Amino acid sequence: KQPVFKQFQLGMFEVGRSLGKGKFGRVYLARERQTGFICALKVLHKNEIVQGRVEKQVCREIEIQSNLRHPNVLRFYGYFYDSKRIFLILEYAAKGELYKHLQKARRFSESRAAQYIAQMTSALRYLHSKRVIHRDIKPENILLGRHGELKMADFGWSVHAPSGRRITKCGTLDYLPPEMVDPRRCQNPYDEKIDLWSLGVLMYELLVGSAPFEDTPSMTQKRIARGDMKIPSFVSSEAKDLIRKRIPLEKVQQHPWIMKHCLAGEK
Ligand SMILES: Clc1cnc2c(Nc3ccc(N4CCOCC4)cc3)nc(-c3cccnc3)cn12
Repeated sequence: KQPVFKQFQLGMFEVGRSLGKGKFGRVYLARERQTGFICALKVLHKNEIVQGRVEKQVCREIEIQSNLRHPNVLRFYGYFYDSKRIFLILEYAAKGELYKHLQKARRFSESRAAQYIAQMTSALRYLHSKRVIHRDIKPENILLGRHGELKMADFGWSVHAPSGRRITKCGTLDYLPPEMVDPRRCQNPYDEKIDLWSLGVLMYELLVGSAPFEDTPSMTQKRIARGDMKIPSFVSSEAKDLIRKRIPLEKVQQHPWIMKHCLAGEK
């Protein structure tokens, strides 16, 4: 039966520790008093949103998020606001940020990377089926659930880590495809192919530990436009094949490299 719709408000939650700092505020662990339900509370400061002139984006992102239901997309439960802040009630991702795990591991095994790419592909197929694109696929925007499952967590504004190299990568060019760094080839920048390109960059970064075109901003632009990427020899030939090609998402899940590592063998 449908739960009775209720107005959310701050008093309904016990707010716990800070999980991290966002661009427009912080994310806290929270528990809903009545049910004991654990969630994450993202607090956005209105004045910063107005100054950043992103109020339309915030509304659009809330609108989009409210309709998404997928195991690999961080769930959005609702929102409320007071005079100064907007609060987003989000699913708590118990294993935190993917890139923290990547930093610790330096790089992931092909099997672990393949699981993440398969889950990412599943999430992207779902989002594209809802005409939702350009989810800004970067390790910073990916969280891990209690069982280590991947959760796409970015909806338009990324959360900044408190420390580490990622600060320099905010607004990074690393993940942009050729058509976006090379104005001569400007085609409709916001279509699904963007996500395919970023998926390849993400796959490279999970396997190698750094982004393929990481360089000075101007060099990165040139290298992306030229597709000048070196893949280290420790990367298997099947993985190399998948990184280099921008194949449709449904083909990704049938790729030998994914099939080999993902026992489930996504349909
Ligand atoms: Cl939205 C949202 C839902 N869940 C989270 C989350 N979860 C989470 C879990 C566990 C740990 N820890 C696990 C033990 O070692 C210490 C870190 C951190 C974050 N973090 C962020 C976040 C945001 C910004 C910076 N950094 C983390 C946003 N989140």
